[in-house]
Amino acid sequence: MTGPERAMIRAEGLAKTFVLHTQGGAEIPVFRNVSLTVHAGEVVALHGPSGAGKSTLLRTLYANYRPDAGRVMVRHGEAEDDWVDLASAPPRAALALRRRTLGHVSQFLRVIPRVPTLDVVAEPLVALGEEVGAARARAGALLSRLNIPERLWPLAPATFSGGEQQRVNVARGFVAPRPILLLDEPTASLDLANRDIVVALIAEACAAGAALVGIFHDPAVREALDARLFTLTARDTCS
Ligand SMILES: Nc1ncnc2c1ncn2[C@@H]1O[C@H](COP(=O)(O)OP(=O)(O)OP(=O)(O)O)[C@@H](O)[C@H]1O
Repeated sequence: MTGPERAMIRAEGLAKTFVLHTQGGAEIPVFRNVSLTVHAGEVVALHGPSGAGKSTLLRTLYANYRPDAGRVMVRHGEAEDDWVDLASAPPRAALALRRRTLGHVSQFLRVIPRVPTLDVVAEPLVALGEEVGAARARAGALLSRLNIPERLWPLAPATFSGGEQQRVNVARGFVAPRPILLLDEPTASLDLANRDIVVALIAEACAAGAALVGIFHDPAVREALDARLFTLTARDTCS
């Protein structure tokens, strides 16, 4: 079953306060009691003023940050009751979940140095057991679509421009079809033509039944994706 009625990721009562141990234990409360459900075939845009906690929430959904309270329930598997709490899952379970179920496109590319771009993009498919040649073919098709010229494919992306690195990152995020995708400003460094290509990729994943949560500062992107806004306000923050 796909469609807006099938919940895919469910944040329940999340709270996060940063404690700066190197600065006298100063506390930075970011949010509390945040609950959010995202369904298959839906795009949710995290919204709110700078500093409201959008990036922190997205990273908490990906288990880069551990919340102080609450759960991040992720549908992992086909059975109706196959849910995992990513916030408390042991590292191996979290890795398996990220490989198959929960993709993430960060704003900046972080990859092992000297690996050719084509393999950087193909890697998530290979990790899922895809044959290397087929994975590279799919990676190449995505890189072409994202206007990364073929002469750059054998090179490591470390020296690429900001916009090129972002498109490599997007290609890596979309190469393996994953039912849930988290997107951190995936069009921030792109020109309009490439922005529209990324918007089309997101819309296609959504139409195929993925649940997407993202930060999109560009209102035109939110509109094009018909995104539901999830607003973080002072209400959600501790004072
Ligand atoms: N790793 C961290 N350590 C300590 N404080 C942090 C950390 N990350 C974020 N913060 C603090 O948490 C608050 C929320 O930051 P966050 O980056 O989530 O906001 P945002 O809504 O994404 O902002 P922007 O739109 O400006 O990117 C800020 O006050 C920030 O200083």
